[in-house]
Amino acid sequence: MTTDMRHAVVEVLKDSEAVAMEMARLLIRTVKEKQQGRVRIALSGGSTPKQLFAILAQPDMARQVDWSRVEIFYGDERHVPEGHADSNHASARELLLSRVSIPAAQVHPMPTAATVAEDAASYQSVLEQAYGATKLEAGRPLFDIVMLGLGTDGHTASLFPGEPVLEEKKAWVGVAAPRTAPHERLTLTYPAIASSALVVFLVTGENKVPMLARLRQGDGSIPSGRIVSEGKILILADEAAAGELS
Ligand SMILES: O=C1O[C@H](COP(=O)(O)O)[C@@H](O)[C@H](O)[C@H]1O
Repeated sequence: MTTDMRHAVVEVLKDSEAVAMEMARLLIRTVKEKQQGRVRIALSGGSTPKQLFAILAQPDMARQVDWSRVEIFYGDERHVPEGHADSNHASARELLLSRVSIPAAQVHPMPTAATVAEDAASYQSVLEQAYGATKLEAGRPLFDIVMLGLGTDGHTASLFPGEPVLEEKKAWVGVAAPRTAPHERLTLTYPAIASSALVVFLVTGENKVPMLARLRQGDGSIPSGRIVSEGKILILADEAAAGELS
């Protein structure tokens, strides 16, 4: 079974805080319910997940997760030096990962010290090692959860309109040099995102209204509209982003 955007489940919540809280509960539940092995989660970047990170870092929430069973990956990263203000990992580390008891070896930032192509190849190896194979197998997802955001131009992860990486069919990690956003990027590709038990889009704010409407229709002319998962797809949106469709 694969799910495309037209078959995504949509949950509209009051505001961005309710979206972050729902996502936090979903993460807690996923770790509790998975009986064996590590829970592999790819985090989204940008501003939207910051509220989630802050909520999950609160002691009463953090203690509900067995962090020793969690492995953190990223859906995309800006190719900037470690600790840069625009780094997705720096933000997740500051707001969440440095505040919970996750073993350092289970946090896998996308590397940014070499060339963007070399760093993409290195991250491919990191993912292959975590997965235990160099080919994705149907029915054995690479990720338990892939979190995604939605750009006002319809991008998701760093799958930007017009980028060659949109056509990648084999590699799990690709590169992008968007003209409309700062920095070169590393990004998970469509095949890597599709190897997931659950994809969750977090979409908040009224500036996302037009793209969220197109995402819900599975509009393949925007990169986010072409996301599929071998598991389920959930959109958690706030009322502002859902607009009159809510
Ligand atoms: O550049 C990016 O943009 C999207 C959306 O970001 P947001 O600030 O509107 O939440 C994000 O999902 C992606 O990971 C990020 O690198």
